[in-house]
Amino acid sequence: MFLKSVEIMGFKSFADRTRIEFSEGISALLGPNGCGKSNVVDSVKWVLGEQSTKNMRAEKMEDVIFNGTETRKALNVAEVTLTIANEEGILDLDVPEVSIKRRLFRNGESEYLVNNTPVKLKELRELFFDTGIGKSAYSIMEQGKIDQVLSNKPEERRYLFEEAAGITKFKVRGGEADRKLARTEENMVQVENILREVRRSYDTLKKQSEKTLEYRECKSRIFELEIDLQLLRLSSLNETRTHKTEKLREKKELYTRLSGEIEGINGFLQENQGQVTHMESELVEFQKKLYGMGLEKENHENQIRLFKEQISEVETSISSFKAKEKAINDKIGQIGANREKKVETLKDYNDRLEEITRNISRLEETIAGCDNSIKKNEEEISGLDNESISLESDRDKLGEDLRVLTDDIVSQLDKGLRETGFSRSRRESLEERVREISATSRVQIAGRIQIINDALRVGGGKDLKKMLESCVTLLGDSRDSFAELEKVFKEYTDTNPDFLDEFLAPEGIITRKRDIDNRISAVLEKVKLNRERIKNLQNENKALLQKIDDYKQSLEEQKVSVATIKTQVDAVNDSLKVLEREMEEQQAYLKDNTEELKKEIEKKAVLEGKIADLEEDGRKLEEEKVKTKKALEDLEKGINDKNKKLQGEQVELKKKISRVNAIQEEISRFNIDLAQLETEIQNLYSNFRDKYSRELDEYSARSEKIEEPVSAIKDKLDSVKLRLRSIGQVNLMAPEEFSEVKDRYDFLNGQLEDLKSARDNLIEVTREIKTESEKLFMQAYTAIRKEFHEMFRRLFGGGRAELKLVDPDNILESGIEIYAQPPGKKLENISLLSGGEKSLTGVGLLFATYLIKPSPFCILDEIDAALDEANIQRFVNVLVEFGRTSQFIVITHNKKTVTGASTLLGVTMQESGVSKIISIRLEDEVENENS
Ligand SMILES: Nc1ncnc2c1ncn2[C@@H]1O[C@H](COP(=O)(O)OP(=O)(O)OP(=O)(O)O)[C@@H](O)[C@H]1O
Repeated sequence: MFLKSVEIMGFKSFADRTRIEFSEGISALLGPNGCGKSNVVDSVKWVLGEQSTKNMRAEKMEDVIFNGTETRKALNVAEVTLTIANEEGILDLDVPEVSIKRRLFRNGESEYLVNNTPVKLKELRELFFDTGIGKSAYSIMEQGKIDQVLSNKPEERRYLFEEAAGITKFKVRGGEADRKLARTEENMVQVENILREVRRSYDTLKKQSEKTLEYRECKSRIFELEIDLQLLRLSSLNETRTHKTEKLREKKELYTRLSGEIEGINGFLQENQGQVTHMESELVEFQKKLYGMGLEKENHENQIRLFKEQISEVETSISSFKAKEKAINDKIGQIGANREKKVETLKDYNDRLEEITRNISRLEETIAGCDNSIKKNEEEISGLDNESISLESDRDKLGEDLRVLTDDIVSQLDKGLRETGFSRSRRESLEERVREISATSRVQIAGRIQIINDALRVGGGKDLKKMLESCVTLLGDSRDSFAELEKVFKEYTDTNPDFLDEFLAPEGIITRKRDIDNRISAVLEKVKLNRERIKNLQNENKALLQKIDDYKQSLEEQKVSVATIKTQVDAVNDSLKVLEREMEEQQAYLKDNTEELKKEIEKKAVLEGKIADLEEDGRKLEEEKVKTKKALEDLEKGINDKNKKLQGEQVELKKKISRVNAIQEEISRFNIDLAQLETEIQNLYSNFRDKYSRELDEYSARSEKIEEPVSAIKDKLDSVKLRLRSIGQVNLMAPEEFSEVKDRYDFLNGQLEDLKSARDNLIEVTREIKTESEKLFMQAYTAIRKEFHEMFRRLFGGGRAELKLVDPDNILESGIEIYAQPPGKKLENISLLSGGEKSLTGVGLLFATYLIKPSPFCILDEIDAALDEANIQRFVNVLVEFGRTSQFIVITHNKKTVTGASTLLGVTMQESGVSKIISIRLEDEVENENS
């Protein structure tokens, strides 16, 4: 199966989304006229890219969109989706199922989608090339189209054979290649025309350009040689300038040095002349000074004498003040000793006061401590009293519990003894019996012990044997006594009632009584202890009260002592104040005296200082006098030396001045020369700039490369100028114009070459396509021709059919003529056949084509309409045979054809103007028919 389903929505009469599922073999699409069967075929053609409105039975493409009914509004979009199984890979897509969708909106917008990816129409068509499917292939045969196959011109039938030959794609490609070739040749002609024109300018400009280039070379050479000349001139000027500048610098240096020396000598002369003058005035000053010193020395000696007399007076006054000072100090010493004694006494009193105060606070603390102890004891007594009262109450309660428990024990004992049949008398008699037997046995055993002792003492013989025998007998009796004792004791113990065990058990009533007894004893013991403790505490308090009384008495005594001592302290303090005042008075006297004494001492020191100063001054004066005399002599000698030196320097100065003047003249000459050189260099630069609009310095690097002398360069310059003149007039822009024309010329040449090679390629491709197409076409044609003859005979039940190429020399363009000879008739051109014969012949050609190249699916729209019963049967037979290998969707009104189908699909218009699909079971249809 190839065609799986078609989903239609808004397309022609299919207003609602309608899905038609196709099955393998032959499916028949049934329904009354005008219900929309052919619309299904249209939808398949449309989705496969049909562009012809005529083929779509519409005026314009929008007519395929559902345009409404009386009850329904028109829609704005038509959409058809075709689902194709591609497991065998017939379509060149690596997916098992391909869905193709076409959508058209009323505004003209439309789109194609292959597996939901938008594609161009061209891509969609290429997908179906040579598959037998496609808008013009033979997979869809509509009403009347089968007849057309025969009634068309022989050339128009070719498509059937081309599709079967699989050359549709070659044809399309060949067409494309032809178009390209034509375009390429057209382009070549255009390029050649342009190239011819360009060539003319190219040749002219080439010559001009060569001449201009020679002219430019001469110009450039002249320029270079002129630069070299200028550079050589500049270099020579620069050298001279450097040389003169160096010379000028040297002269200037010499000038500066000599000027400095002259200045030095002048300075020296000036300075020394001044010094001599200064020294002479100094000499006069020294003489004056020596005279002054003599007068000063006399004055000093007079002053020293006067000061010494004053010192003697001051010394007398100092002795008097010292004696007074001693007397005052003695008095102060007495007062001080007295005061110390009083202070000592005061300290004793204070020590005693402190001690008594400490005693008082200690006594007070002790009394307070006793009070606290008494309070604590009273609190404890009260606590013990309370506890004893509570214990008494506990004891009463426990006594009551004991009474109740004792009554309980008595009644339980009575009850137990009664219930166990305990008899006191029997128990007492058995007890008596035990005592008796044990007493008897004791006596018997004591007797036997006596007998055995006797036998041991007496020793051997018959008696011993007798005695031992008697002992054995007696011991046998004792054994019997013990047996009886055992029996009686058991009876005695059996008289003990069992319930007593329960009584005596740890959790029994007796244990509880014992527990209460113990608790009562403990309470009584505690009450006794409390009482003893209370008594002790009361005694202790009594003793403490007695102590407090004693302490309070001592406290009173101590306080009296304090008052007494304080009175004594006051008295001592008063005496101290009196002493203090006296002391202050004496110290004031002493201070005044000390100050007076100090003044006199200072006075003496001042006088002594003055004398010392005067003596020091006199000594210095003497020293200076000696120095001044010496300096006076040195000065006189210095003045003489200097005067001699000054005369020598003045001669040297004159010589240097005449030399400096000569150098000054030389410097002026150099400066004039350099200024001239500078002007010449500047002129060189500015002339160069004016002439070439460039700076000469830009070419300074060339100077290093110039190797020839100026004369050789000038010769060369002359010869180049001569050559330039010989070139004559030139087009200065020729090389640039030529370069542009050359670029264009080269480009066009390249283009022409490319076009030529493209043309050659295209011719080759076209030739290959043609050869391959011819080969494939002939193979298919020959095969179909053979099959067509056979198929014709089957469908017509005999006869003969023939295909013929109209132009065998032009296979790819040639029309195909069909000749048919139904049984019993003459072989004649098909135009002479009846309608039914034409249809059947067309069907024959179609099936023959299927045999050579089966279409994956095939839709036949009422191609059986014109066939009679007998032909229908043969047609159905062939169809059924083909239906085994290919998928057929047949639209028919013929019941015979319907019986050949394996699946039936009904198209109805339950709602007027709106098509709907229903499945019809074949049996129902057959039954309906029978009825
Ligand atoms: N754009 C459209 N909108 C609504 N209905 C349309 C549109 N185009 C065509 N139709 C309707 O579709 C019907 C024609 O359907 P179609 O040709 O498929 O019929 P059919 O079943 O093939 O009939 P027959 O058996 O006569 O060939 C017409 O009734 C026409 O009005």
